[in-house]
Amino acid sequence: MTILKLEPSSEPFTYEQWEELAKTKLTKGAFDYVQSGSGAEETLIKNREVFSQWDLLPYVLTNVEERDLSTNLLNRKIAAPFLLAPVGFQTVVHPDGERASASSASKLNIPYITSTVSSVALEEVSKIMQDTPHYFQLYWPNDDDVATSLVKRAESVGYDAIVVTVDTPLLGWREKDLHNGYFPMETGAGMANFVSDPVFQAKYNSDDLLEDSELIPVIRNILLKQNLTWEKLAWLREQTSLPILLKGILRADDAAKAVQFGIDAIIVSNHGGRQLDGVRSSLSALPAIVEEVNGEIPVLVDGGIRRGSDIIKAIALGADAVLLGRPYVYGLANGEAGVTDVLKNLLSDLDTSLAIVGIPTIQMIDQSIIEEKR
Ligand SMILES: Cc1cc2nc3c(=O)[nH]c(=O)nc-3n(C[C@H](O)[C@H](O)[C@H](O)COP(=O)(O)O)c2cc1C
Ligand SMILES: O=C(O)C(=O)c1ccccc1
Repeated sequence: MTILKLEPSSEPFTYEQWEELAKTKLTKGAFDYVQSGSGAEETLIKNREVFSQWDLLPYVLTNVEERDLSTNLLNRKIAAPFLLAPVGFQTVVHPDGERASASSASKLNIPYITSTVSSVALEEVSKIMQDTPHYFQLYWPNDDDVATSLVKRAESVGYDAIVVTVDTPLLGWREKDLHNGYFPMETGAGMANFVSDPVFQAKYNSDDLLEDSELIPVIRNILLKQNLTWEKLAWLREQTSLPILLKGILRADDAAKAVQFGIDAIIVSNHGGRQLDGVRSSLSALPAIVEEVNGEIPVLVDGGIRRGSDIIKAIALGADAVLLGRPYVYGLANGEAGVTDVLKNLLSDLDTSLAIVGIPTIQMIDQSIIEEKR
């Protein structure tokens, strides 16, 4: 695949320009919901600042004529070491929502993670992804029957893994959303996986009398009142043969526990600074977790990844791959073409960065190319 884009690129081009575009296209409520973090946004800011605390140390005069951005994750080959993070409610950004994001990802062989609160039902997203790896992100609802049903549906249509988000027993204290009175659930954009769920319908809407809008409070009541514990996770482990990833780990001892519980991969994450403000930036949490896990399972990281050199830094610090959240969501403001622009530019940027750091393949990146800033 030729990914180098040599012609001058049309605008928006940079992350910052895409963010500006999204700001002009979305309502204030929707834009703030996507952009903001929780509390005073200290963690949101740290997620970015931490990247400049590390310096890259390129090798010169190595042969980088042939480069390879591809990598393996959970026994599947992927185009580059990044995945699209689970982001709910995407029709608030563009009417095509997840259809556009998944379609773009699948054409580029980039894995996609469908959110529990996606605007498009998980089966439809899976069909769009075809043979490209796709995972289902589970917010464990406070109803085990519904949770099990979601997992079984994902399994039966060919999802490759379940991503259990563990940093969200409740939604974070998001001051901009509270100020704006913007609650994405209330838009109705996050209920596709519930209204299409036979177990949910049988339990909560058995006479089929409730309108979608009347189901919103019902869904709200079972979602994010998480009664998920390590014990329950052990039970989930028994319910599915799919690989399970835990998303939202920041502590090395929790990472060790995940390995003990038979978890297949870890995503080091603070939910893009949207959950507890003041927690550690994800990149600075990474090295201790990588050391603890000691190669037993893959370690992924997300939060603040914006450019090719960010990806190289994360991999040099021991990540197997990274997730992108806001970058592709801002691209989605221009529909599928926007997502594709964002992803292709990132592929080109990563390819360029790899050449200049003097390492021809993702597999060959190691910690020798990174040092703490002096
Ligand atoms: C608008 C928005 C919605 C999100 N929805 C979910 C979700 O449904 N499930 C989840 O596990 N994480 C969710 N996240 C967190 C992302 O998966 C990811 O951890 C985060 O965006 C990464 O940080 P970044 O935006 O700086 O790349 C959401 C993030 C954003 C910005
Ligand atoms: O916005 C989020 O980060 C998110 O994950 C979410 C999940 C459920 C309801 C509202 C927001």
